[in-house]
Amino acid sequence: MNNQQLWQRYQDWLYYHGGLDFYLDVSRMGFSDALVEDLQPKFAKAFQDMVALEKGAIANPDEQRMVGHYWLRNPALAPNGAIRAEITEPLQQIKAFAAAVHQGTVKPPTAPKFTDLLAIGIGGSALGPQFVAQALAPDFPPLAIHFIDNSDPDGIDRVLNCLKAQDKLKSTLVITTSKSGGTPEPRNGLAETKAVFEAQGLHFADYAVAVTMPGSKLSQQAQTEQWLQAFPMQDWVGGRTSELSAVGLLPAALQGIDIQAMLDGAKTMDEATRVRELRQNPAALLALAWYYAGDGQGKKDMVILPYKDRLLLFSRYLQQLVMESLGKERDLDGKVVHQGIAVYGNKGSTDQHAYVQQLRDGVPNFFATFIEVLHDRQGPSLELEPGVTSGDYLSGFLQGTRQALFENQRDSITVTIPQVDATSIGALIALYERAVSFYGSLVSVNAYHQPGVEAGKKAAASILELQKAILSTLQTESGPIALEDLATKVQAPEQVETVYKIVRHLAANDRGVVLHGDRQFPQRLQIQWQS
Ligand SMILES: O=P(O)(O)OC[C@H]1O[C@](O)(CO)[C@@H](O)[C@@H]1O
Repeated sequence: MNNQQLWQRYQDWLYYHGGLDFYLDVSRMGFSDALVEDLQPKFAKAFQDMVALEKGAIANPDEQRMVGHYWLRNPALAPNGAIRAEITEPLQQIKAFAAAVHQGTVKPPTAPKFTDLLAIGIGGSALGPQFVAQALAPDFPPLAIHFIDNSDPDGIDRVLNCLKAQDKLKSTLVITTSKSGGTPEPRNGLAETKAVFEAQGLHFADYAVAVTMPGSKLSQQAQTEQWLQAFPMQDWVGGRTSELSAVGLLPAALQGIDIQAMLDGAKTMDEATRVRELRQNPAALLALAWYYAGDGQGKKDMVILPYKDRLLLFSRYLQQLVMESLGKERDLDGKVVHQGIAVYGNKGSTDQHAYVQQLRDGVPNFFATFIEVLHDRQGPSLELEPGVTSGDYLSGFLQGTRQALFENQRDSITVTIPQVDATSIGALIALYERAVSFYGSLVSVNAYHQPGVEAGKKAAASILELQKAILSTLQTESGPIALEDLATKVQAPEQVETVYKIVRHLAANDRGVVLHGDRQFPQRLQIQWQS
């Protein structure tokens, strides 16, 4: 295609939403009109699936759950009054709680106000809040946010030591978020945080808030220990689509982010993505582009390139949303399909000096998504050269990379928003949530469960059980014992490698286990308990 034809294709396929001042350009994805025609029946089904889902169908059949994240920003759509109340009441509580914390009516015992916020959670209970904090938190927020999103002891120490060193523990509000209330990582982060508070003579309950499903272990703990407050998570909201529930709204409100504008932006985008006409529906256009790129089988990776520092964490956020939703072994009929789309990216133009070389010249196994932000900054810009600002450079780099990729037959999508604000972030979240829903329908997978994650969790639990057996066996031994004998004694003779890795880790952490022998020959190691 020559430039004139490309310009025409741009105009033919351009989607623009006036209310949001939002553009979607799929013209640099090389799909044909014939493919669009072929996919019409699949899209008709996807639109129908969406209507059913929004009406309260069991869209997650494996878990027998409704899928209601779209109701969060328009409770009037909820299938009944009880569900409506499950949305509106917590929202009011969140707004009231944040206002009370800001005013100092909810305050820590020995400081006039809470100054910091420690958010403990993982997966959907962390990635949305992290993305939104990076994108929208004011430079000097009323509460500065910190995260514990792993079971990494050193990571936990860094966060807590920093707060301690600045004498801020006594004015830190701790939100523990876990939908299930039983995920090990947040449970560990919470237990470690609580221990540090108590060691400082701070009564943890006076600082603690929970976001979890009513009745969960976490909710029971919050109740028994009389935490400041507990906010409910709804059964029908999945972790990866929970940013616009209490999970994301509570930390956002506490940081002074306009949560109503986020909800309104999402609601407006939801309306736009309810239109049952492919060309008039930006989420359907995205799903079409993804389908074309990977042949409906995820053959190409999605590289997210936002040209704005504030959007750095968007790709991490999308990684879970897309990959946990679409990465499935079986389709809805039980057939093995191994579906999914891999997502990665950081930000432009920074990535131009990292991996864009490969994108331009190397393996053509991806398609790019440029996220463009029209408004450069608050206030005027310095002219670095006559008529040229830093923002002009950034914009030029985006256009240049899009062009350079296209010249080498690398497809790209461009999403353009006017500025990074609460409305546009809400709209972006809603856009991708819906695109994932549509794509799930196109390739016929359950986009709302995550059976694969359970396998890893179960394996980890059995390894910890094995560790307990190893420790108690070693303590009864009078001297060193060979690795294989140890494995046999703990009734895991076929798991010598696992036993070896457990004892090596224990030995590295002064846990009473000593290894004798040459580390180059693990099978010859002797293991000994030394209390
Ligand atoms: O909020 P929870 O229940 O602690 O779960 C955290 C995350 O773990 C998963 O269940 C599996 O990784 C995610 O779907 C979820 O976001």
